Amino acid sequence: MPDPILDIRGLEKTYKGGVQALKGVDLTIRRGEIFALLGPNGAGKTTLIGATCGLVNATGGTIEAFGLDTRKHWREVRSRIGLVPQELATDMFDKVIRQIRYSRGMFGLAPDEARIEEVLRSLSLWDKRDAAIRELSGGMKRRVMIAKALAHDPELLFLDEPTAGVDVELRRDMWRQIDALRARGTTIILTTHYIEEAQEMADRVGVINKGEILLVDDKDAIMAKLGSTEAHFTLDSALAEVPAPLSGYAVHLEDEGKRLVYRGGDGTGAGKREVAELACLLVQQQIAFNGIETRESTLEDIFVGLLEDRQEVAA
Ligand SMILES: Nc1ncnc2c1ncn2[C@@H]1O[C@H](COP(=O)(O)OP(=O)(O)OP(=O)(O)O)[C@@H](O)[C@H]1O
Repeated sequence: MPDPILDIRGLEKTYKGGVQALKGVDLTIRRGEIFALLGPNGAGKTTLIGATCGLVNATGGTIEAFGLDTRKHWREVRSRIGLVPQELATDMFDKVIRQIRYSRGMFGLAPDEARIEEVLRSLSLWDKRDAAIRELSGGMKRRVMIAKALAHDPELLFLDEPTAGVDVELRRDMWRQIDALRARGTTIILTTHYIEEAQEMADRVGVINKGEILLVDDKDAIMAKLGSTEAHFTLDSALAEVPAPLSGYAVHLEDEGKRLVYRGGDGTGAGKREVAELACLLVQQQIAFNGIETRESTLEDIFVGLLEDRQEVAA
């Protein structure tokens, strides 16, 4: 991969109690992309972020950020990374603007009121700049955390569950902010439980489970490879079996023969085409139907399917 911004090789973390949170993770992040890391609770997402940001001591493997070994050059690496942690960690009694100034200063950067104003305005926080953080709503507090992480103009931004507990409107608003950051050239790694968020935002998606990366690919490629179409034809009269001309398709009967169900395709449109062909064949065979419901699989279906496959393999 040309010029990766982050290159993780064989990363391992075993916590003191013996929990193996990361089991040899390899992951390369491209400069300028939005990468969504998906995984169930306890999969190792926060540990992976912590190891990259120098908050967790890895027990094996290497991490290079900006071409630098993160252990040897931790100070420089950290100054070029922004982290929005899952938990709200800030002085709740302080004013918004003071905390943003403070975050910038922490990385040794000179004060820059114009930049701070820009960050606050971009997150619609300018009007709240003199409010005490504890007085803000949960969603606004989260924006303050993002503003803090942006105050030193990081090249690489980690967002750990950025929209957890945020209402739908604010979530969409945040997605726009994240998009604007990408437009500025910031590389973004986000972890999320909202798969819709990954589907909406990400260029590439990685799935992690029990400390292992199961899949990394372009979001569109994942949808194309693992996506599928499902169609339900509601028949006027029950069929005893699938008629021979339809047997070459991925169809079966449900509901005592009253519903013909198709499940197939690959997310590239092949499924929709086959559903259209099936409709024609049913008409040709004079099999009357009074409804077709079709549904394209979402990233969520694919994700749940992947984890289920793993459980079956492990069982
Ligand atoms: N400080 C710690 N000491 C011991 N075990 C830990 C510690 N932090 C995390 N773990 C364990 O490591 C595993 C991975 O946790 P991690 O927080 O990285 O997962 P996650 O994918 O971020 O989960 P979530 O989505 O719930 O935040 C879990 O089994 C967790 O209990």
